[in-house]
Amino acid sequence: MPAGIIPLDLTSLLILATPSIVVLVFLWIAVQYLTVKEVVSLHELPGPPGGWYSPVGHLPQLLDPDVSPQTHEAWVARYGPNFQTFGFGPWDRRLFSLDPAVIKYVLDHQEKYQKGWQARSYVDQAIGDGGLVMAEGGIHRVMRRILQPVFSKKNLDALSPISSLKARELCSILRSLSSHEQTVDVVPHLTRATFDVIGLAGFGYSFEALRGEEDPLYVAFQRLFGSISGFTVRMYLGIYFPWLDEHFPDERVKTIRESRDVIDNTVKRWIQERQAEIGGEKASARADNSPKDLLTLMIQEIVSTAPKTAMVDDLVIAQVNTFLMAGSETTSLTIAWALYYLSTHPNVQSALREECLAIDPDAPNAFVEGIDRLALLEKVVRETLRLTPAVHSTFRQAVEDDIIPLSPPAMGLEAAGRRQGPTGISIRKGQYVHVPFEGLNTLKSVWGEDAHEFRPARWDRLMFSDRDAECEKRGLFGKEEKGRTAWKTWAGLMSFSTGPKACVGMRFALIEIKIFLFHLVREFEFSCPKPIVKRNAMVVRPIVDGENEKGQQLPLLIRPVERH
Ligand code: HEM
Repeated sequence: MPAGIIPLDLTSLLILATPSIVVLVFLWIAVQYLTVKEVVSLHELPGPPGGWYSPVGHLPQLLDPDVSPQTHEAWVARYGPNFQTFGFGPWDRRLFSLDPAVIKYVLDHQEKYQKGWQARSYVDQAIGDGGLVMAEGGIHRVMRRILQPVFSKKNLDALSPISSLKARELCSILRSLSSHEQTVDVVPHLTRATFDVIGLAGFGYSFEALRGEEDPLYVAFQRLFGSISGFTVRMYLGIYFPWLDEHFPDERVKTIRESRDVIDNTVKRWIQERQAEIGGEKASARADNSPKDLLTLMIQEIVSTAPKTAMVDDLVIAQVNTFLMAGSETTSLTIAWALYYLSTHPNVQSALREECLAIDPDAPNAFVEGIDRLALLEKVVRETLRLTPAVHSTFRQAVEDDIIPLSPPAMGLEAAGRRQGPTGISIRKGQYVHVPFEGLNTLKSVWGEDAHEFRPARWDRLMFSDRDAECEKRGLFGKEEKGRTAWKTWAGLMSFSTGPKACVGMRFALIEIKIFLFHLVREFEFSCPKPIVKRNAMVVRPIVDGENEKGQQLPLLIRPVERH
């Protein structure tokens, strides 16, 4: 060993190097803290504890409307509006966002964010491939282009007398049940009524569900939709291993097959009849201005847009199933929730009755020139859909790696330990984004401290003056963007979603809801004798507090209005 060199063992080396290591670590932390990272990954975001070890993760707290408002508030206060949660297992890390910029970006970019394949295969198994709600990509673009004109204002206004007819029929049934004063569970009556409306307006078919007739087609639809409203382990296995359902069908799969037999045969017959009628009209060059049902319009559009489409029958069947599934309970339950809010706010109910009684329901154009212009009715409908959107939340799955831009300044990411927040979140293919419609509708930062209260008067200013500017300021309203289609939300709310997959039946629903409420409040006074809570099962349903096992119900005390 050369003279002057002191031999060092490992321990001495470590002791000598420790100050340098400490300085380096300190410098690294300082750099991390002081430099603004432009993009953070989903797993770097803060998030509530637990979740990863539960088979259903944080989903119950986020999806149960009875607790979700409190959950949102507590977690946003703690982690900011963008945080990570867990879905089905530790590998299912999800982005939960109450940041309007994030949600708008995700819903606008359908090519990057789509409904998860599991949900698609589950629903498509029952209603058929190509149904608009679950369709994505090319088939969605084609079907949407075909169906959009079917739901034009002109077509729907022409169908409004059908809603009036069914609303009056419902009133006469309720009157026979409550000649003086009676508690009536309004949900089954409303569900049957809206099914009838969509049967007649949509397909020219009279289910007569409101009268309680057991039409075989109605029964088939009820069985079909019942088969996709629950959740079992066997169902989950069927999604991942489709051959199980094919070779070893359980009761649910058998029900789907039996119901689809009845439905498919009937709808195929309708299609043939309509095609013959359309052919006949063309041959006689008849300019027919009478209102046509949506099915006839849909077939006309499909035949003229894609005459050689071999799958016309299958596509039409899938849309018929879709409209009945997407368009009946969403609407009936919104009417039910509006009646609930009116029952618990008697002053609003009386003022609305007064407003409605001033309109003659038998006047020509009663809807377009009367009911649709009633200011308080509009506010009540908006406030109901704000507080209780029938669809509580939705999900989108990234189909490729992406970076989602955040609202400037990046909201809440200081909680992740950074001085300034980043401008984007990087998300990997396959990861989910939770889109909380109800949560966005009730943001206190947007709607104020009384965001969770039913207060139709909040719309006084928003409805009539500077609406667009006001909504835009609130961050939810689509704006013209260079080179891109701008998507808007209805009334600055997320109840009908936004983007290319926003609700196509929105106007249909609004007409129907207004007409039913108009007739019902003119005829009856409603009050609510029992405490009601919300349950989310596909759509948000009312249940009596403590009577969970009885399922959805909204027993209201109904008293016929005395006319002098
Ligand atoms: C108050 C009533 C209604 C509400 C709150 C509602 C809400 C919604 C929402 C939030 C979506 C988007 C779902 C998602 O992205 O996961 C949607 C989609 C859809 N809704 Fe509605 N809806 C209502 C009534 C109707 C009616 C009456 C119809 C048909 C007659 C209808 C047909 C559809 C269809 C076909 C889609 C899929 C659109 C697409 O993916 O391009 N909805 N609805």
